[in-house]
Amino acid sequence: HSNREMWFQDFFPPNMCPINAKANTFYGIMFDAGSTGTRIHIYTFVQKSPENLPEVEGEIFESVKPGLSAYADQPEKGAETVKALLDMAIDAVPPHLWKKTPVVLKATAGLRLLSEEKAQALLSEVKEVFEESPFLVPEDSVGIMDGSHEGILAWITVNFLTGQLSGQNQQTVGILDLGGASTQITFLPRFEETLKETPEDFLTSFEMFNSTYKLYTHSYLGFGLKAARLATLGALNMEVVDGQMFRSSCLPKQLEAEWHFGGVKYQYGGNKEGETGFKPCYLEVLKVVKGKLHQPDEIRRSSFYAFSYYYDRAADINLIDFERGGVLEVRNFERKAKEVCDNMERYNSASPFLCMDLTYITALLKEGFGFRDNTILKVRKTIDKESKQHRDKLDFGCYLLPAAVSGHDLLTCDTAMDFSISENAEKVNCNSPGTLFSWDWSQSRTWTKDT
Ligand SMILES: O=c1[nH]cnc2c1ncn2[C@@H]1O[C@H](COP(=O)(O)OP(=O)(O)O)[C@@H](O)[C@H]1O
Ligand SMILES: [Ca+2]
Repeated sequence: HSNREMWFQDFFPPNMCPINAKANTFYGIMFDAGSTGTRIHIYTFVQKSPENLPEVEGEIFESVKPGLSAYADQPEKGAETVKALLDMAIDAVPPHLWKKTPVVLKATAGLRLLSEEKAQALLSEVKEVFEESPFLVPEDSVGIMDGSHEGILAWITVNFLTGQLSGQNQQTVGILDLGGASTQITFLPRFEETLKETPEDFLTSFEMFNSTYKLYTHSYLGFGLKAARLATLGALNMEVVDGQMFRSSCLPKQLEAEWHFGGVKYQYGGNKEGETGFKPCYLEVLKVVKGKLHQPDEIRRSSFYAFSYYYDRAADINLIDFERGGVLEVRNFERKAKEVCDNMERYNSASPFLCMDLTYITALLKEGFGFRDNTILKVRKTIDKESKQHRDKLDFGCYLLPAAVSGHDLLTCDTAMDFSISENAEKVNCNSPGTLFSWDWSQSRTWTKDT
């Protein structure tokens, strides 16, 4: 294990400092290359006076589908999708600041699932697009983010925005992120027991705001919602033969269709003659998750924030409010899964995968992670309501780019503009070049258990 991780530097290129106080507006461009889509965040920062820290003034966001991994065999075409988004930044950033505006792309599970060669080919085409642009291309500006960092950054974002990282009485919350290709679980263990029972590579410790956090975090590759569909169909990591049909009891009986994921075409359909419905579907999905995930005992008694596809699916079937999200128990997913799977004809206007997706989410939560039926999940697309009441306690602005990297919309303009970088963020100091947006995580390391 490397015990002095400096990975945060990738997200906080040193050259983001304005050169002088007059040039008080500056920009940063961040790409989140997810398995299902590529998203650009163009941030505007304003430094109102030299002694003040920069504030976030705005964000431009745009996204394209599919993600880079869909271009596994056409890396140049993949890079073109990035170029199209980057062209927006040409319009958004004033020409005299192009050279000082860093551009960074971090890819997540879609690229992790590809062969090293194919992933590298995509990344190097993207790097070329960056080099040909007028923007600043820091070293390591294009790469694949480590799964554990993905979980940690999401945890910091949520706990920062909900006001749990400042002041006394910190009651942090755990997070569940269900992407297309991987899923992350991250929480701060409260019991010594948990640390003892957990494999070492699931634990990371780091310093932040003069506190040491020892987090439990893990990213399960291949357990994102889209990857799980393939696994359920028995098609994940298969050499697909043309004309091969993958069938499942989780799909409408008469269905036959095709689907592209990670650059591969899959033909799939329902069990024409055989069974369909929740029971057989659950058994199928169970094979994908049972015994595959570490089950920390203490999560059974904690509540978690859940987003990405947890949110999307819950919102699709009106379990939660589309705008505000909602609070659910694990059993709510199960109930809806039963209703949808046992009445597929009634839901045939929705996605043909609705039954499979809800059943997978149920199985992942219960049999995968080991949550109880009554474990509380706060399901959200963005975090803003809670944060408002903590507004004056929020005094740290560095969350911005890491949150962008984590790929959640937790800090679009509405949210981001509620926060400004102020007093307490001493380490965010633009007067000494190279320190902006970096803070001392040099203590960050894989947790080593006392023996
Ligand atoms: O910027 C964002 N804001 C909100 N949700 C996002 C954002 N980016 C991705 N998501 C959510 O993440 C899920 C897709 O996961 P993604 O494509 O990032 O796969 P991955 O994390 O496995 O690479 C969807 O539920 C999508 O709505
Ligand atoms: Ca993601």
